[in-house]
Amino acid sequence: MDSYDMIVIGSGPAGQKAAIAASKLGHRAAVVEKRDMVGGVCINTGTIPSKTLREAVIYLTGLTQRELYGQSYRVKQDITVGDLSARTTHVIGREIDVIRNQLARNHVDLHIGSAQFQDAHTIVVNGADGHTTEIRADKIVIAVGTRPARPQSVDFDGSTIVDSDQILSLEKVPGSMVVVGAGVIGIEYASMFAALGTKITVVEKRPTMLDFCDREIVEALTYQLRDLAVTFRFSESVREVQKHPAGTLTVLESGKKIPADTVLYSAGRQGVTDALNVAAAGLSATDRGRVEVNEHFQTEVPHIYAVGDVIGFPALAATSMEQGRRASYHAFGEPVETKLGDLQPIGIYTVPEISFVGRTEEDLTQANVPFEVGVSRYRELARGAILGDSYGMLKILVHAESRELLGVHVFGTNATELVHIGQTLMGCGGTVDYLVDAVFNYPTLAESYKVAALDAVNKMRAIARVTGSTNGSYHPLPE
Ligand SMILES: Cc1cc2nc3c(=O)[nH]c(=O)nc-3n(C[C@H](O)[C@H](O)[C@H](O)COP(=O)(O)OP(=O)(O)OC[C@H]3O[C@@H](n4cnc5c(N)ncnc54)[C@H](O)[C@@H]3O)c2cc1C
Ligand SMILES: NC(=O)c1ccc[n+]([C@@H]2O[C@H](COP(=O)([O-])OP(=O)(O)OC[C@H]3O[C@@H](n4cnc5c(N)ncnc54)[C@H](O)[C@@H]3O)[C@@H](O)[C@H]2O)c1
Repeated sequence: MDSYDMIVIGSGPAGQKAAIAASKLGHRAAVVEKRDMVGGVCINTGTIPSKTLREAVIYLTGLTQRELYGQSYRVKQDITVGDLSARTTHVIGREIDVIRNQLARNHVDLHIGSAQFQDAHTIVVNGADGHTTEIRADKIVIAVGTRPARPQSVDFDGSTIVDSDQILSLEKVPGSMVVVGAGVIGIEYASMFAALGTKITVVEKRPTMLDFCDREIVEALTYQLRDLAVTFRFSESVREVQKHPAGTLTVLESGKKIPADTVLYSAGRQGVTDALNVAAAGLSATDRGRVEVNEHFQTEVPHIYAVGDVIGFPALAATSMEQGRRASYHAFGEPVETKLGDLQPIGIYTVPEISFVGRTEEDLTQANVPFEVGVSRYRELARGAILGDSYGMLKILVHAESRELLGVHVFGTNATELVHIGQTLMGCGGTVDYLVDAVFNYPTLAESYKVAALDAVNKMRAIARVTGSTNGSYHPLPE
């Protein structure tokens, strides 16, 4: 039986980084992964295919160029699934190759098959050919991720009623689609297909969507999506999805009936712990398949760690990678200087995209933290005009007394990249005054930070003038 210092179950972002960290620390590591799933959900069915599809949609529809070249501008008239999937297949293949190469050059053994606990130190790998192997390790990391939740009552057929895995293999771009669930997955795909010209209806049981985001930005997104003919049915639940020869019919609890070519069911995900036999290791999983961990990502059995989507929120590739690295460092006694704190950015790849870091206006108000808002609109930036993005905006939230940056919220072109400027400043405890004094390249979207900072400082100065206080004035950073 092969023996390792660490076995990692799952080769998604969390598992990869755990295994490579172990190897870099001088330990012998192995990864177990099912056939055709190297790279995890992230590479095969989740982040990478969806983001590549988005890029293909934006390019081929010419959507982002229409302010400049007119509403009828298209790069290609009849966009086929083939046009879209060519790019996705290419990127997935390339990314899998990168991951295999990284594991190999770090001497991480890759065992292909489905892992199952035999006991708290032994894993059985069930190969697709029926062959089984046993391997053991001092430390084990569970990084098995999630799969789409599929209610029994919905008859998924992979062609007209699909989940977020199956949507990638649709045979044609549907003329109409019902999206059930306005979570991140539902709303990203709704915006992509709306951009392709599919008539979208989003059904969401809550009264709003993307509750964790800035309200003003969600309103801006809602406006843009309505402009692409998306209909929202909030506070509505799906009673049943019927399949007929001429298409699908989604029946809501309120009695409404929505006909569509396709239904995308994207109402949450389930941890993939059912086949793992965690009980044999002295562990248990929740009814949503999640495993509970402490702040070091240790499960109730201390030498077994769990990281990534299988431990729940925030369930992002970015955080999963960092959890994997931290779990390995803890397992092998390597110190980590910082806590995995509040400064984790969120990026939502809708069309247009959203990104933020730090706190929202709503939660600062609830916590009675005094703050000022600074806004910059892309339509007033030279780069915004060059790009043809007139709706984009960047908003900073500044502490009214300490002048520290508390939150950054961006909507529009490059939002998911721009957010990191604010994240870095916040991580270093920077104030709005740094942004006021900084010189940014021109013409850039980064300049929006300076414009927003000046806006915030002008408002703070106006308050200071009225009250006669000094806090509206410049506070230099300590030397
Ligand atoms: C449509 C979609 C879009 C997304 N977009 C983004 C995005 O833009 N940005 C972002 O940060 N995140 C995004 N995410 C989330 C991101 O994909 C996940 O957070 C990330 O993949 C989680 O990584 P992980 O390592 O925990 O697990 P996964 O990537 O889910 O990988 C787990 C792996 O474990 C394997 N496995 C499971 N059970 C076993 C077993 N018994 N034996 C062996 N192997 C096993 C699975 O086959 C799988 O390959 C998206 C997700 C989806 C579904
Ligand atoms: N850009 C990104 O970072 C990104 C992109 C996609 C996915 N993800 C990750 O994947 C995770 C899962 O996303 P998700 O969108 O599947 O799940 P989710 O749980 O975030 O959203 C599901 C939504 O469906 C609604 N819903 C559930 N049942 C319903 C019903 N019967 N009728 C109508 N509405 C119903 C829920 O109220 C909820 O708003 C996210 O939490 C996120 O972390 C991240």
